Amino acid sequence: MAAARTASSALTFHTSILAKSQRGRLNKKIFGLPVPVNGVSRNVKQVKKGAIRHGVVRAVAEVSVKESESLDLLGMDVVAEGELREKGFLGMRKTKLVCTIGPACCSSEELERLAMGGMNVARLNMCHGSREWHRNVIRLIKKLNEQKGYCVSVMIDTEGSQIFVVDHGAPSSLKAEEGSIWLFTAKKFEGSLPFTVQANYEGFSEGIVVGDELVIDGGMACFEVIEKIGNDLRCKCTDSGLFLPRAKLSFWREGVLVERNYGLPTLSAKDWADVDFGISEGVDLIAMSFVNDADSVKHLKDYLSSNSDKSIRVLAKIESLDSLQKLEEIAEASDGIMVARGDLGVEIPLEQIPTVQEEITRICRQLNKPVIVASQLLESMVEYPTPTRAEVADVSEAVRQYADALMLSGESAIGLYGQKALSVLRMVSSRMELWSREENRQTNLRTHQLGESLQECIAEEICNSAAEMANNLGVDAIFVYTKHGEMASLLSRNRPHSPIFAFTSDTTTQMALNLQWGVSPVLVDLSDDMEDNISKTIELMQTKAMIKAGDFVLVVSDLTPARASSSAFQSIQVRTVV
Ligand SMILES: Nc1ncnc2c1ncn2[C@@H]1O[C@H](COP(=O)(O)OP(=O)(O)OP(=O)(O)O)[C@@H](O)[C@H]1O
Ligand SMILES: CC(=O)C(=O)O
Ligand SMILES: [K+]
Ligand SMILES: [Mg+2]
Repeated sequence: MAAARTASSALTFHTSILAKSQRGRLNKKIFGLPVPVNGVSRNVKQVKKGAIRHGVVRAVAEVSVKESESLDLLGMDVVAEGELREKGFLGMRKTKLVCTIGPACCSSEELERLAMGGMNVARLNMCHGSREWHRNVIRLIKKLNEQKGYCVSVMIDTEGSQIFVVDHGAPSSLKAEEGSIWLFTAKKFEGSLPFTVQANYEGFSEGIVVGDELVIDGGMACFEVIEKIGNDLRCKCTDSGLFLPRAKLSFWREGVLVERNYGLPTLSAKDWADVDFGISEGVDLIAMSFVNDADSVKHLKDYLSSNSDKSIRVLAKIESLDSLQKLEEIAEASDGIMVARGDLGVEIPLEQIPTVQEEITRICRQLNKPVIVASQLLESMVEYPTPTRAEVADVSEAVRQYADALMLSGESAIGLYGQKALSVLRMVSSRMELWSREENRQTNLRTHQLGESLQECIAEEICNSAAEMANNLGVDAIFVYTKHGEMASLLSRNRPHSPIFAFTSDTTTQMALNLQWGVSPVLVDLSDDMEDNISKTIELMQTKAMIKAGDFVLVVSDLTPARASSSAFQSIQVRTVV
């Protein structure tokens, strides 16, 4: 309670401009709000009409000479900017899009087409491709960002320790017929030995007994273990199917996954080398495969904070039964989560994936961690130019659940129709977002309180209230001024109707916020004079014709103002651009 009282007293409302709003219906509403108006008179003076008008006049006078300079002053994704100009505030897409980069899309031109198509994050899967190849892609993306004004964050995804097929004697896929007998071994075999499959790890059969079921890729094919010879397994195919390259192996006993601790670390020596590579190439995010507990996430985060100058965010991939059981502690330790449905579907029955996904996205939102829904969203588009209706329904469902981001895997990495797949994600997301808004499904999250310190509680309360106010008032946009992205993230957590423009002077914050629902990160040189920041950013946005007179903006800030005697000061203001 004490926290809430203090938070309220820190609220400031700039209502004088609002009274002049043409939106009569709004005036009644806001004046009906039981808002404390501490400090209003001082603030009203700060935003008196002349002050803002002065800013506008100056912007207009300088528009011709400052056009190119303002590009530098306001670092916003050109694609989001174009979307805003074309479709207006509410037309801006909220759900973020991640594309896995592979041989089908790794040239500068192809990467640029994906960036133009709305890719917010490029994912590099360290399971595939050489380090040189990855380095080249990262540099191309950074060059596009710097030279053409895109804002694409780079995420590497570690290989992790998992048991998979390294060789099955055929160059690509291979069929297993029902009743055929196969030898599974960790030994390398020369040439093609029919019906022999090599696993990548010698302990792959530890704890496995005759009668257990060996499942390929979560059900592509099934075998029964009929004999154990040393570490090798002789198996009979009970359900015919396909071995794809790098097919995953799992074992089941009486319908339950045989959980085995192979003693393999979450990050192998190769993964640590990839992490060092990521640090040296300045990647923005690291997705950690096969996380089994919070400690491994903490370990990587500690390593990054001692070894990287920039703050690289760590996303934990939920793709094992273990990680599912420890979801909350893993989410709390990480900077975000990926629902890695591909491998998760190897470890849990497929029919559980939809409910598990919904639960993970719900928990992530409660804990304020961005969540990516990944794998097979538009799988058929690896080969075909249109998605199946079921795939469209799956994508819509992830958007309806308010996942922060959707991810393409093979669709963009090796598919024939990567850009088309991206445009399907874009259109399906926009449609579902609109529907959710119109149907008013966007009910405010009944949040459990996250903050422990008073300061954190204040920030949280301010953001919850700001999002609710923004919806009630129907503001065009929410502006937030943030150092580490915390306030922007807390606003996003409430999934408000209006887009959130997060102004920050920290590039790492900008790149991390790229993953968050509804947030358009904007790089701008912020001072510690909040009033100056607000008028400067409004002016810059006006110069670039991103906002115009009459637009109605809710401003949230937690930066320390110049003359405040206390250490921090948070506020919600409502402004009409004049
Ligand atoms: N850098 C790359 N080079 C070559 N092929 C790639 C590359 N990245 C992805 N691919 C191909 O695209 C397919 C799908 O990509 P994705 O990253 O989802 O693979 P995955 O191996 O299933 O993922 P994970 O191992 O993380 O569970 C891969 O099976 C692989 O064939
Ligand atoms: C993305 C990933 O790693 C998976 O779905 O398994
Ligand atoms: K991976
Ligand atoms: Mg995986």
